[in-house]
Amino acid sequence: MAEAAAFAALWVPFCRKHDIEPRNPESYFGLRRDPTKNKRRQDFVRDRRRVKREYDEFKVRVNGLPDAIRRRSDAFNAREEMKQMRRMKEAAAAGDQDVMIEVVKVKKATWMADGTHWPGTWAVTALEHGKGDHASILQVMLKPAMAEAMYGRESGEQLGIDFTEVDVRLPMLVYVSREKRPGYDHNKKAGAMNALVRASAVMSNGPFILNLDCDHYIYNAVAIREAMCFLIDHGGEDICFIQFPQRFEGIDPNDRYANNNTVFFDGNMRALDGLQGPMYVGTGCIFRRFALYGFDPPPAASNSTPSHHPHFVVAETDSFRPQSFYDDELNPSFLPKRFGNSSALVESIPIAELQGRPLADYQSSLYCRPPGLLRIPRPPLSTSSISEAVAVISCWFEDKTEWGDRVGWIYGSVTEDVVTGYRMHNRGWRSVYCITAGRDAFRGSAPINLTDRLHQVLRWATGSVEIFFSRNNALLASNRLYFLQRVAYLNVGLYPFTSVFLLVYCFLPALSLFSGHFIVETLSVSFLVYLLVISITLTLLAILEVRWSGVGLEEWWRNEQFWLISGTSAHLAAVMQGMLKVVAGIEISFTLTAKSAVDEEDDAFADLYMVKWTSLMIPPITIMMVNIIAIAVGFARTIYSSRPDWSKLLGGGFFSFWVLIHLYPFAKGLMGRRGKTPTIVFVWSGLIAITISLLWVAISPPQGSEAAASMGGFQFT
Ligand SMILES: O=c1ccn([C@@H]2O[C@H](COP(=O)(O)OP(=O)(O)O[C@H]3O[C@H](CO)[C@@H](O)[C@H](O)[C@H]3O)[C@@H](O)[C@H]2O)c(=O)[nH]1
Ligand SMILES: [Mn+2]
Repeated sequence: MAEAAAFAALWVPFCRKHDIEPRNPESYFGLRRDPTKNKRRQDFVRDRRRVKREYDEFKVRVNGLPDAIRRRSDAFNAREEMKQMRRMKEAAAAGDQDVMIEVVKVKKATWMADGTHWPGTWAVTALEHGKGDHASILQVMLKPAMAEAMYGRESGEQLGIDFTEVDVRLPMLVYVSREKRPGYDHNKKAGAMNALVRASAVMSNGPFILNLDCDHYIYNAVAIREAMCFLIDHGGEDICFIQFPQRFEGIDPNDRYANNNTVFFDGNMRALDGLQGPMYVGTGCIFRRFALYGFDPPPAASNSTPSHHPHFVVAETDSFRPQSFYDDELNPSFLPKRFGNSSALVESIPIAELQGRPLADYQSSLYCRPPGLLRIPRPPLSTSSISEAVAVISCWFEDKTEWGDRVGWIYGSVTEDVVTGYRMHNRGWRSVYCITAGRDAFRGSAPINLTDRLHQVLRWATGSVEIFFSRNNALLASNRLYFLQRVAYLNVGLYPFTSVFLLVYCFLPALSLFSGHFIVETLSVSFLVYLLVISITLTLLAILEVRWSGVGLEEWWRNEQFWLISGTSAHLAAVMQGMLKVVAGIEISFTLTAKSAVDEEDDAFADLYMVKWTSLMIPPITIMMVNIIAIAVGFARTIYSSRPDWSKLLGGGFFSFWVLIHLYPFAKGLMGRRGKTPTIVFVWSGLIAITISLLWVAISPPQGSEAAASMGGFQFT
């Protein structure tokens, strides 16, 4: 972190000077296109070369850190040991028995450059210095900047870069690691977010908060400004967050397992934008801090005339702080009970409320922020606010408060994001979906391996089942949740259950081939009409998704395929897991989504071809096998039959084939790298299929379709 903060002093002014995008040096320097495109300043090439060189050196230094830290720690530890020895010798000389008897072993610590012990996890695990057992750590890596622009002649001087006209200020940067103790439930990401919200409330109290996963980065430097336009605009006071679509890098060009999730991000989420707003999907989201605190939204500006809301009458004398809708709720004597025992935190809340309001303009003077309020210079960071921030990230701070329950990120779900957003919508807040033109706002990485992908979907689906069986079920929502939004949230909790029906659909065609009966006894008019209506509805939905949301046809098809793959594996498992939790109280663990290792030189997508066994694969494999065998059986029967009924074979075969082509990416995933495993898999499955079909023919020789019909155990009428 210290290295990164130091490099930022060069990198950030460079980006400002030359309008660099993206502002992640690794992806910027990795761009394949011509870096000089649209660059007109004469010194660009020289600056870029110098910054690139610094960046490479920075990377090498970071690579060397584990070694450097170990060497430093060894040296410090050895010195400590020496000191100890000397003390022992002295004690022995003085004849002090107690010290002699005490077998002194110096505890191996990890040392920081300034000669102090690193408070977190030590290289050699020790008491109070292990994973899940250490004190709060809070390090101000970059101090808050001054209020006025600072032009940096000196900053670039030793590198020969001219920053005379560039604002070289950097934002405050703080490293936070909350206290962890065995025996405490730390509530994973939600708990981490809440600690961050409190620490930042005490240290900077920015009225808006950007939340990014550790595997995402900013790809468009002006995206945040776009979000601000919604949040501080007149009429935007009841917006709780601005969600950006999740976009991914390092996914195979075919997007075999629909990792891009385009139908969700460009279809569903955009559609929700027309209702009460998109769901919160955990990353790439800018919150209004005050909305995170569990308050109701202010009444919409359009109907907040003074006559309707007596709260809004602005007292002439109170010109700085307009009367608040929240005056009752923000009574300092109630707040500690909800937010915990920190006066600094409690005092920051009304300020966040005021600063988060829309800017005053000529239309709305009632619920607004006075002009210039955010430009008032902040007091410099004091030691007392730092120690207060350390206090609010201790692991007992949330005891007997409403953090995680009503305030902040909500606990108790593996999809804390959906629940957190739902709670806000349920209070009547709106959200906005912001698709930035031209450049994606943020980018991240996704699992490209079949197994990891299935586990990811399993976690999401499990979260959904949990939501369905919890008080966050949309059926129990308040009447502030719009009707259609409620339907959408209901769908979020319900979709894993469709896997049960999907499973039936996948076996039906095979059943019909085995039994020699088509799904219906005869192709009646009513059956065909049903089929037609369903097909047309599905086609219309597909057209809507493809045409309106601009999802490519191939991407759309990948989504369809993966819907069936995940439906028959992960969703099914999630339903069972969820039931287990509800019925037997067995907990579900959060497995972190594995990230693909992009920098493997020989093959960028090596991870894609890795086959890692998981029991989630059993149902789709079974479906595939059964359908292949069924086609073989049906075919054999028809050939050997005295009166072959080809239309039945065609009917059953078509639906079987339909199931199989959905599972094609799954089959490919099982085979690993092309050319290695597939032959053996093909041989075996072929052999098994032929054996079983011959067996079938031998056991029940076809006696013509009429006889077979009377024998069949299944009647679909
Ligand atoms: O114990 C934990 C686990 C996760 N994280 C964070 O949570 C993020 C999401 O985890 P990841 O393994 O990347 O899961 P994904 O499936 O990629 O994440 C999606 O789904 C999660 C909910 O299941 C959301 O929290 C994420 O924001 C959303 O991007 C990580 O980046 C971490 O920043 C923690 O802080 N603590
Ligand atoms: Mn992720």
